[in-house]
Amino acid sequence: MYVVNSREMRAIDHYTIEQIGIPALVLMENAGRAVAEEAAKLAGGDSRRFAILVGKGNNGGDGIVAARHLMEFGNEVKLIYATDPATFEHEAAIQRDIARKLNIPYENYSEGSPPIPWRDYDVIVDALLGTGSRGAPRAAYAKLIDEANGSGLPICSLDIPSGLDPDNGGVHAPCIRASCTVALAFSKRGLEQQPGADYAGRVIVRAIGIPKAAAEQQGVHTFRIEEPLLSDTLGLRNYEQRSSDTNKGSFGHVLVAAGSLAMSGAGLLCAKAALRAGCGLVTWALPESWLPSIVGQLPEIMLRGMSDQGLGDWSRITPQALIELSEKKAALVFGPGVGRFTDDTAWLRELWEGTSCPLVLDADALNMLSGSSSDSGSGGFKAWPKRSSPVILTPHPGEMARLCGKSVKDIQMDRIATARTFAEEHGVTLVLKGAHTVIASPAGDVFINPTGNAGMATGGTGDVLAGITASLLAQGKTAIQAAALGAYLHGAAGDRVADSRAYKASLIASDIIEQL
Ligand SMILES: NC(=O)C1=CN([C@@H]2O[C@H](COP(=O)(O)OP(=O)(O)OC[C@H]3O[C@@H](n4cnc5c(N)ncnc54)[C@H](O)[C@@H]3O)[C@@H](O)[C@H]2O)[C@@H](O)CC1
Ligand SMILES: [K+]
Repeated sequence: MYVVNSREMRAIDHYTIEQIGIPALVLMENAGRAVAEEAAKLAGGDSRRFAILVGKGNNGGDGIVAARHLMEFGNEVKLIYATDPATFEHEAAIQRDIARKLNIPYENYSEGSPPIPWRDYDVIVDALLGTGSRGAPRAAYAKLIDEANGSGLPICSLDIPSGLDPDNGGVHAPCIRASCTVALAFSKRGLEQQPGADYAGRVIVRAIGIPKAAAEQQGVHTFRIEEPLLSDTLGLRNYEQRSSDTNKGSFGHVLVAAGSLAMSGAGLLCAKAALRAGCGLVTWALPESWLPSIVGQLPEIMLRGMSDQGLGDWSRITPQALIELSEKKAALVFGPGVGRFTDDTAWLRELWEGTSCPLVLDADALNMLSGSSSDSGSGGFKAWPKRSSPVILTPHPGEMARLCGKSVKDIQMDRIATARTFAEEHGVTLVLKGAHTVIASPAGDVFINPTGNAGMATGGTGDVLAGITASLLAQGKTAIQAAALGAYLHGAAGDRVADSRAYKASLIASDIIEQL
């Protein structure tokens, strides 16, 4: 499914109206009708009382249409205008006039108005501000939003919660806290990122007559992952099916280079997740001095001790040794639990240049890359030679902040733009983890993952994701397919775990592997 920003939505509206010839009033009618249907569902029955909060733009126009349909369904409605309706223009003015002729009750609300008697209503429809909203809600809009939030009534937001930044998921003060949001035609970036996603409640995307071709024509390249998208856009049709005429050699051999004495579990989780995600073989390369403690823990996995001079970490293991081991492997995941060591950035660069194996770099490997980025004299990571085989980086926001030399707050402010820019500039596939993981390809496509839950914010889940992603790469998926499908399957497994437990917070990383 397409996810658009406000500029793209404006262009799509314009194209649909001007080039395709579908009149704006037809789109508005469809939008209002769709919202009325969803708001009626939220109200759960007939003869409910709706307060429709109306702004002066097309969002408000849609709201007036919704009021008309809600009335026709047998409900009581009242329009509450946040701006003097005499100032309305274009389609919103037409809807205002229709509402008057139909004697739909209304009141003009202003900053000086007394509080609305909310006990006279069952549901609020928020049609104050949509994708044309700029900055924090002003004047009567702000006061009405505060009142609505304080009313305790369920709120159905039209297109976006008023007060949300449609482009990045940031929320202004105040912002409507909706029970549900009916996004028109396509989802909006602001609904797909935090904290906006929390303010939006349940997001329902409703068609209003704008053809998908209009988004395609405008070059929209941000998507929410869902099953049809996996098959149509990402080319992953029947990704679970296998031919029966196959053997373990058919599904790729993953090399996991991970773990150190203090963090052996990271390697264990990563290797096990790789195997559960379907690759044929997994070899786990680990510092040899603690290999004996692992023997027997994962019978299906091959272990390879790397000469560590008895230190138990990666500081004396040569990149050359790992490069040799990576020959004929279908994917190499490096980083989980390896820790940092002297000159590790140069160490990683040797691996980067020396192996032709597709790479998944996670955790400490990303911090090694950040070391290169801060080394401005060398041109940083951007100056590393481009690899002909794929690279997938899987940072959490803290690692991403170090990679970009920015604060976590800066990264979280616009995760979609950050991920896209980094992937394009560095020629890598990037998985920016966190709620609504953002996956970006070097070509500039961005996929947002809807699966997963807050219970997954626990140690080891990142190691599991790295293992799954490498496993999919090894099975012949492209980098963007492996990264997007990996995040989707990881989150879906986490959701199955959360559903099966009394408390989401009790979820641990190994549970996810068992649910794959
Ligand atoms: N073009 C069309 O026919 C369609 C329009 N649609 C609707 O139109 C909406 C976008 O409409 P508009 O572009 O008219 O914009 P909006 O309705 O979002 O609001 C813009 C108006 O609000 C005022 N405003 C902006 N920011 C404000 C703030 N912070 N505080 C107070 N007032 C503020 C501006 O003066 C402007 O007049 C979509 O969200 C959607 O609901 C959809 O129904 C699709 C079809
Ligand atoms: K709204």
